[in-house]
Amino acid sequence: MSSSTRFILKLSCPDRPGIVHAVTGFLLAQGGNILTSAQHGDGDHQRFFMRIEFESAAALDLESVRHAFSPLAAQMQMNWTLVASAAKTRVLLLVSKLGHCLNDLLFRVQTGHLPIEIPAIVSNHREFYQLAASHNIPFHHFPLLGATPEQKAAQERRIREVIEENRIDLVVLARYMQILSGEMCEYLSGRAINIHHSFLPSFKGARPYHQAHERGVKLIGATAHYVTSDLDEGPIIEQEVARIDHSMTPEQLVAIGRDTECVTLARAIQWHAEHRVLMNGRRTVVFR
Ligand SMILES: Nc1nc2c(c(=O)[nH]1)N[C@@H](CN(C=O)c1ccc(C(=O)N[C@@H](CCC(=O)O)C(=O)O)cc1)CN2
Repeated sequence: MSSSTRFILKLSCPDRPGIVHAVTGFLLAQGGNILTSAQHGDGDHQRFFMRIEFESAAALDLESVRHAFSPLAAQMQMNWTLVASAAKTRVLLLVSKLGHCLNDLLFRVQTGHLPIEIPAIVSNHREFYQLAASHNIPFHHFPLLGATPEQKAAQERRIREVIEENRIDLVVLARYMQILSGEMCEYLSGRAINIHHSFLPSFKGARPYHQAHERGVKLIGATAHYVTSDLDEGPIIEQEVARIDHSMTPEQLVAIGRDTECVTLARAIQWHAEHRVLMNGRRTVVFR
């Protein structure tokens, strides 16, 4: 039994009159006092989205409140989550050979600037073993060089074991340069975030900065999105851009992009961990 006094309710459902009235009435009946509330109606899809943070004078048992809310949620065909505000999201970081996002996230967590826990790090290379050790985080080296499809499937099964053993809530591809299989994407649906090093939908694929340089764009960017089996097509959570000019080499774009990637990924993880992001088909609703 876990008791708390502060909670976050996140929901989406077919739009209709009376949703806010019904939900806030339920919270009042539970002794809840609303601290923040945000909602959005999507006219295209006739769908309603809402996030409420509320507190209760007396500690409430989370499972009991979830149980009490279920009938109303079912009646309104809701997708919903109710969590304790203080509960930290358990994040598995995946990384390949570029460590700027990994290093940035570890520092943000170490300094209390990201409300997550990192029980483990997985990589298909050894580069960041010592960085992980310096943060006392277990590092799993699952190589893939020259891997056959069977070996790639086995490697993904090892990642799943780490996820299950560590009760992971969110997987973050922090410049993990391997394409996850359709099965893995299904298993991680809505709980895996990738940082793509371009302003999507421009410059998909593995070498976006060289594509950007070749095209002669004046802005480059980064995109944090949920991972789907369609490469670089997942619902976008956050994007950021940086100005460049004709004098810059691809290498200079890569250097500028490192900072943009770090900021974009950290924001996306923070908003996911604060239960501010809701799926809306191929898009997201983000109550920042
Ligand atoms: N199922 C998905 N898996 C991954 C996604 C995704 O959107 N869906 N994003 C990538 C990250 N990424 C771009 O952001 C990306 C990574 C790798 C490649 C690529 O072509 N990789 C080559 C191998 C590259 C190498 O070994 O260095 C390949 O897998 O054949 C494109 C885009 C992470 N996974």
